Amino acid sequence: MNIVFDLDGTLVDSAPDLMIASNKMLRGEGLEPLDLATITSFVGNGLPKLVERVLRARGIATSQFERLYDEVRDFYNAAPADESKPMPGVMALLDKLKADGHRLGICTNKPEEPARLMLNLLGLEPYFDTVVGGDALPEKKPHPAPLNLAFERLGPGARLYVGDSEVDAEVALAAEVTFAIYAHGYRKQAIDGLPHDFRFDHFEELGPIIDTLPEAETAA
Ligand SMILES: O=C(O)COP(=O)(O)O
Ligand SMILES: [Mg+2]
Repeated sequence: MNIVFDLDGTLVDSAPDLMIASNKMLRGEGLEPLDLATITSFVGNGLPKLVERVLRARGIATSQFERLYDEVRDFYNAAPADESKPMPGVMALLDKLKADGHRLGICTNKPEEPARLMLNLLGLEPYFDTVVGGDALPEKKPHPAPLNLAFERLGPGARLYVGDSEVDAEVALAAEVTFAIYAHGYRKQAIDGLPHDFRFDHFEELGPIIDTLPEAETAA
C-alpha cells in the first residue's frame, strides 16, 4: 500500500537542531536562547512560522522577519542533523515496510531543502519514493493539497498517513485518509481529542497495524 509519513516529531526527533539554529540567530541579536520544550512547541507549521514564533517569544519586531528568517534557514541548512535522530524503531520499521513492498513517502511542512538534507544525513532518504516539503505548493498542511500530492506521486493503492500532531490529524481528515498517530511526538493536546484511526507508542507497533490494513482498495 501507499504510506506517507510526517517528518518532524514523527520519523525524526528534529527539534534539537531547530533549537540550535534559532539560538545562533538569537545570540547574534544579543538575546537569550530558547529552551528545547519551547522550540518543540513551535514546530509543525513550517520553518517560517517557527521563526515567527521565535521572534514573538523574544519581542523582536516583525519588520526584522526576512533578515532573521534567512539567518535561521542558513544555520539550519548547514546543520540539520547534528543532534537530530530517527525516533526509536523507525529504521527497523522502514526496513520491514520496504521488504514488504510498500511505497513510502514524506509530507512535511519543513522546507524541502533541509528535509532532504536531514533525510540524507540520517540515512533515511533511500526508503522514500517522494518527499513533499512545506514549500512545494502554495498551501501547507493542514490543507490537504500537499498530502494529496504525496499520495498521487506514489500511485494507486490504499492510503495510510502517519503523523504526530494536531496538524496531521486535521490534514488526514481533510484528505480522507486513514491516520495513525504516534503518541510521543510534538503534539500539544491529548490524543483522545484528535481524530485518528490508530495510535501507537513505539514504531515496532506500527508494522502489525499496517499488516491488518486492506491492500487493494484505493482511498477516495
Ligand atoms: O514545522 C515544520 O517545519 C515541520 O513539521 P512536520 O515535519 O511535522 O510537518
Ligand atoms: Mg510533525
